[in-house]
Amino acid sequence: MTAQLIDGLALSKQLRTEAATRAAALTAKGKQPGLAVVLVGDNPASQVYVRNKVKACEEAGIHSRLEKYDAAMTEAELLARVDALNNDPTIHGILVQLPLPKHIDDHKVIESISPAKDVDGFHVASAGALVVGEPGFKACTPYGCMKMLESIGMKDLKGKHAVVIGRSNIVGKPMALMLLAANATVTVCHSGTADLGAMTRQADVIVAAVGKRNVLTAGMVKPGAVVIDVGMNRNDEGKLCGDVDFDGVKEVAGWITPVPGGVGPMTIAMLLVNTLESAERAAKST
Ligand SMILES: NC(=O)C1=CN([C@@H]2O[C@H](COP(=O)(O)OP(=O)(O)OC[C@H]3O[C@@H](n4cnc5c(N)ncnc54)[C@H](OP(=O)(O)O)[C@@H]3O)[C@@H](O)[C@H]2O)C=CC1
Ligand SMILES: Nc1nc(=O)c2c([nH]1)NC[C@@H]1CN(c3ccc(C(=O)N[C@@H](CCC(=O)O)C(=O)O)cc3)C=[N+]21
Ligand SMILES: [Mg+2]
Repeated sequence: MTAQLIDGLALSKQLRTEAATRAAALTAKGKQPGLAVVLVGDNPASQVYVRNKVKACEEAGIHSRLEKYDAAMTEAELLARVDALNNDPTIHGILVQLPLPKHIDDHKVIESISPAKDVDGFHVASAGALVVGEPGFKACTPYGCMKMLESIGMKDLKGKHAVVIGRSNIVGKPMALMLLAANATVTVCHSGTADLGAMTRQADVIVAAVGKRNVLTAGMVKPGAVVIDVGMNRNDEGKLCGDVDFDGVKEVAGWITPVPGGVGPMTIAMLLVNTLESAERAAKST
C-alpha cells in the first residue's frame, strides 16, 4: 500500500488566496491588515522563516513590518518595542520569532503581547481559551494540521484515536487540545513514554512533533493511518527532513504529509488567517 500525500503547499496556497481577498476588502475600507515580525539575533533558520512570513504577507496584501535587532538587545528594550506595537493601530498581529537569545525571558516577552494581537496563539490567554473552548487565536502549526485533516474529510474525529508525539506549549499540547475539540480520543507521548510504538500502533491519526529524525518508522504505524509530520530537521546531507521515516512509513500509512511542503507552509498560511481575523475584529470595533 502507498499512502496518499496531503499537499500542504497546495492547501496553503488556497488559504493564502482566500486571505488575499479578505485583505483587499479591508484595504478598500482604508483598514489594511498589518503584521509585525520581530527578530532578535542572527539564527540562520529564523532568518529564513521570517523572510518567508514577510513574503507571504506581501503576496496577500497584508502590510508587514519586519523589525530586526542585534542579539545584544536587552529584554527591557524588546518589551518596549512590543509595547509600542501593542499601541500601534496599523498593526493587528505581533509575532516575536523564537528562540530568543538566552538573556531574554521568552515567557515574559510573549505575555507582554496584547492577547488581541497574539496571532501566534502563544499567550497564556490564547492557550487558556483553547483549553476551555472560548474563542481566541489558535497556535498556527497545530491549527494548520487541523486544516490538513479537514482537507481529507477528517474534520470530525469521533471514534478516532489520535496520538501526538511531543508536548511543547507551541505544538504538542495545543495539537492535543484541538484534536480533543474535534472529538478524537487523544494520547500524548513524550520523552518519558515507555513504549512509543505500542501507542502509535493504536492510532488512526499520528502527529509527530519532536525534532528528531526517524522517530516514527513503518513498524510503528497501523496500516491506513494518517501521519502528520511537524518535525523540521536536517539529514546528514543537510537536506530538510521531518520526524517521520517518510520512505518507510508511506508504504504503510493511508495519508502522509511531506517535509518540506507539508506542515511548514500551512503554519505560515494560518498566521495570515489569524492576522486577518484580528484586523477584521479591529475594523468592526471602530
Ligand atoms: N513546521 C512547522 O511549522 C514547525 C515545526 N516545528 C518543528 O517541530 C519539532 C518540534 O518542535 P517543538 O514542539 O517546538 O519542540 P520541543 O523540543 O519543544 O518539544 C519536543 C517534544 O518531543 C518530546 N520528545 C523528545 N524526544 C522524544 C522521543 N524520543 N520520543 C518521544 N517524544 C520525544 C519532548 O519530550 P519532553 O517534553 O519530555 O522533553 C518534547 O515534548 C521541531 O523539529 C521543530 O523544528 C516547530 C514549530 C513549527
Ligand atoms: N514566534 C514564532 N512563531 C512560529 O510560528 C515559529 C517560531 N516562532 N519559531 C520557529 C518555528 C518554526 N516555524 C516554521 C514555519 C514555517 C516553516 C516552513 O515554511 N517550512 C518549509 C521549508 C522552509 C525551508 O526551506 O527551510 C516547508 O516545510 O516546506 C518552517 C518552520 C515557525 N516557527
Ligand atoms: Mg530564553
